[in-house]
Amino acid sequence: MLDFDTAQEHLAQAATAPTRKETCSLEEAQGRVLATALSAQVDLPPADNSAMDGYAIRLADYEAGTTLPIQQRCFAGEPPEPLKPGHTIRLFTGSLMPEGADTVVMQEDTTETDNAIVINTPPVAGAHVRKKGEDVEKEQELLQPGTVLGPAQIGLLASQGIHQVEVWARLKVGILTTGDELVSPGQALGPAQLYNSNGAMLAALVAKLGATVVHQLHATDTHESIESAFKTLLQDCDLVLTVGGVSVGEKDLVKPTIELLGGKLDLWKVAMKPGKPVALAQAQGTPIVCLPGNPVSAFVVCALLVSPLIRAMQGRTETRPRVMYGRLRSNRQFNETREEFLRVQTKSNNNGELSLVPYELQGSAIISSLPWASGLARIPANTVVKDEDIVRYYAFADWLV
Ligand SMILES: Nc1nc2c(c(=O)[nH]1)N[C@H]1C(S)=C(S)[C@@H](COP(=O)(O)OP(=O)(O)OC[C@H]3O[C@@H](n4cnc5c(N)ncnc54)[C@H](O)[C@@H]3O)O[C@H]1N2
Ligand code: MOO
Repeated sequence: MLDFDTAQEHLAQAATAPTRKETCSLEEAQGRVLATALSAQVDLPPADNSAMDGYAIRLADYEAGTTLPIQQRCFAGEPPEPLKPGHTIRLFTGSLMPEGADTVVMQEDTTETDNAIVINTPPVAGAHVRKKGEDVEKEQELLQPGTVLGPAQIGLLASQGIHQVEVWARLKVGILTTGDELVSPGQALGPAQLYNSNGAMLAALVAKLGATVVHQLHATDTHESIESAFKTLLQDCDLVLTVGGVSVGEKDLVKPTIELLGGKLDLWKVAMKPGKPVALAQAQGTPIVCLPGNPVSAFVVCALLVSPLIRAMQGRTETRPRVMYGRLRSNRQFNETREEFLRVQTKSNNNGELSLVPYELQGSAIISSLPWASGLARIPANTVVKDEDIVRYYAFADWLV
């Protein structure tokens, strides 16, 4: 059996780099992956300006108790006059610094009467002046290709006057569910039938990762049905995810059908619980990942093993999100041959440490554990792990974006 880290690496290695670029406006850029490097077009701020509502002075003009006549009231967006010796110019936050002025005095530190001020607190040289280019210098590198654009990056680009960006086209993902026992949500449930939850769940996971679900197909457990679905998926998608029918049962026909289509298949048993059977195949130049059918197994494998592959295929630089640590709270003692990924909720204890509290039922079909959990606690294999031990924690908030 492969260990989890090796399986994660194998899947990430199957990624093909994106090739299709497109231009999008900043309004459409949220969550998109930058395809080309961007550098600064202007200095930020573009000119020295005031950080406070106050008065611009030449520090050399200051003497305790001196009255400085107000030469001009200069609002943000207006050009200031050069500062005359022995004068002050009234400024507001964002007003440009007048030529000759070097310091801003906050209005709270002054008394204004008859269009003149007295400064009540000795000013500090250069105080409250925002210098040209102190934030961003023209031509400096702004963002690297592979950056995911979020509100912070979009704000930075807008501050540079950039209104459209070159991004990688959205990754096209196809989903294939299999199984004679499954019916679509919204239809009547017959005897011995089960609702197809994996289809909708995987489609939502793929969308959350910023890719497009081009097809969500279902095949019955026959070669013909599976083959016909694969033909559509391989034609239209960059990546295909199948779920179920990948184990050792007589109707587990996904793998033989991929081989029938000329695909090359690599099946592993991964030493993780949930999520043992996982296959990676290549057919007609397209990677296919076959996920185990149990809903929790499919979710966990998609979150931890498939998401780095998807991120790499999207052209993202960061493909493996952070792993945190927390203190396990459990009555159960662990010492398994497979690593276990427990659905847990986190609680902060008094030291600011995370406590990881597992859901009571941890079976791989216990779908109610998924909306309850905030992430997964990783329990190492062949190690005694017990209450209060520190273990790794994968937050869904980090791994499902
Ligand atoms: N003899 C063995 N049996 C099994 C093994 C094994 O090693 N030897 N592995 C077990 C493990 S672990 C898992 S996980 C499952 C994986 O089996 P498959 O990937 O072939 O999945 P299926 O048999 O098709 O389905 C498993 C389970 O999940 C339900 N399912 C499948 N698809 C969906 C769906 N779209 N929506 C909702 N539920 C779904 C299905 O009805 C089954 O209950 O194999 C074990 N067996
Ligand atoms: O993938 Mo299976 O979940 O270990 O039941």
